[in-house]
Amino acid sequence: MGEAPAFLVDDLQNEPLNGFELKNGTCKTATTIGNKMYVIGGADDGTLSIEVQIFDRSLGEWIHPTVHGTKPLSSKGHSAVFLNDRILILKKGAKSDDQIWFLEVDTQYVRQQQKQLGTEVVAWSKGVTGNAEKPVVISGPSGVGKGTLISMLMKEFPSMFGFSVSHTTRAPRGMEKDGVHYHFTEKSVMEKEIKDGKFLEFASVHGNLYGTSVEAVEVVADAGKRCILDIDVQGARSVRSSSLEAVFIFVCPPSMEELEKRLRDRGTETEEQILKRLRNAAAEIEQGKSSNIFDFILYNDNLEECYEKLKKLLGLGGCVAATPKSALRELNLPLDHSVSKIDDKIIINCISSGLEKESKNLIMLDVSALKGGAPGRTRGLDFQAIGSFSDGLIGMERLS
Ligand SMILES: Nc1nc2c(ncn2[C@@H]2O[C@H](COP(=O)(O)OP(=O)(O)O)[C@@H](O)[C@H]2O)c(=O)[nH]1
Ligand SMILES: Nc1ncnc2c1ncn2[C@@H]1O[C@H](COP(=O)(O)OP(=O)(O)O)[C@@H](O)[C@H]1O
Repeated sequence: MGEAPAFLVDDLQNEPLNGFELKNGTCKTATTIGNKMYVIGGADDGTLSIEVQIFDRSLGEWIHPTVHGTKPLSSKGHSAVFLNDRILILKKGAKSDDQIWFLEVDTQYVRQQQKQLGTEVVAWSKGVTGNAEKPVVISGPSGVGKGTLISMLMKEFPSMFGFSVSHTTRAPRGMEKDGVHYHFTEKSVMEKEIKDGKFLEFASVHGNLYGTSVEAVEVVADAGKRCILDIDVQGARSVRSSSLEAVFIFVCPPSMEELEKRLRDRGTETEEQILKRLRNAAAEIEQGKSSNIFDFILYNDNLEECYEKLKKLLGLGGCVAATPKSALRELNLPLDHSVSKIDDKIIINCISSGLEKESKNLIMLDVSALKGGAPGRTRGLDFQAIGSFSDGLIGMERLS
């Protein structure tokens, strides 16, 4: 709870309409949902940083919520549209990959977090166009061949898949690069970041801390790629119970003898580490096979055969175009635009003034098939140009 920013009181007493900019020159919008008014926009310090405050109208009090997720970069203005459990934010004059955001106010993730923290929570999630496929979680005991299979997939389909680079407190192996294979980090730093809510999941594995940051998954989604996570069974369980929808695959060795041989032949671990990994392998295989976490179990006996099966279950069997199903599309919303909503369709009226005449473009944003969301990106946005008016309707053009 906190004090009301004084200059807003007048604006609030006038009951601004949902999504309307408050007339104080600071690019704020107010959206009322039940008893709560979400005031979103330019901070009072003139930086135009996008902040969120909630005015509880029944109590007449301001609430400063816990804000999860990476917030949008500062903006010259935005439109706000309420959609059931989240507020759609369309940033004015922003770059094409930074225009559409969602402030989740009552999604499953937000409700979970509110229960856990006992505070008011809202969460930012950036919108990405198209329908990038669900992330893929791959688990299995050390030495089974997860890394080898993932490398093969990334090499054959470089523009389709992106690897979620985990954080770990273990030391790098000879060929491993910081930021590529892992973000190698100090335990105290990682523990602080976990406390700050920066991780989607984390676990202690073979005596070290490993974790997937929200950012690691967001970076891949922002590139329009399908995210691959190489994480242990505990991590897979955490992701399974989170709101991140994914396909879960467990990789099994043909035998414990073969697993030991692969681990020893790899030559990256000390004898003590090998024995620890083998001891943990039996329990991991047991959990992988018996729990309800995994959708598919793959036996990695013959590598080529296993890789073919992996491709098949990811829908990559036969002839596949090596392009992402969802590429980022160009869409530039000018500073001057207005927004209206008809069911699940958002109509954006863009006005641009040329040298001689003013032209208007109508763009339809379909939000009927949103997927994902915080923590991570919101997928499934679909754009369509539905008309251009300079001297009459010119035509229809599909952008996605
Ligand atoms: N929970 C979790 N496990 C991870 C993460 N990154 C890697 N792991 C798992 O940690 C274990 C050890 O990984 P690593 O040290 O690279 O050894 P390797 O499996 O023998 O190659 C493997 O089971 C990985 O799947 C992560 O971000 N979260
Ligand atoms: N099907 C297979 N047959 C034989 N060796 C394999 C097979 N799959 C992987 N390997 C080898 O086993 C070792 C461990 O594989 P790796 O991908 O590092 O496992 P993980 O990432 O699961 O720890 C590597 O040396 C790799 O070349």
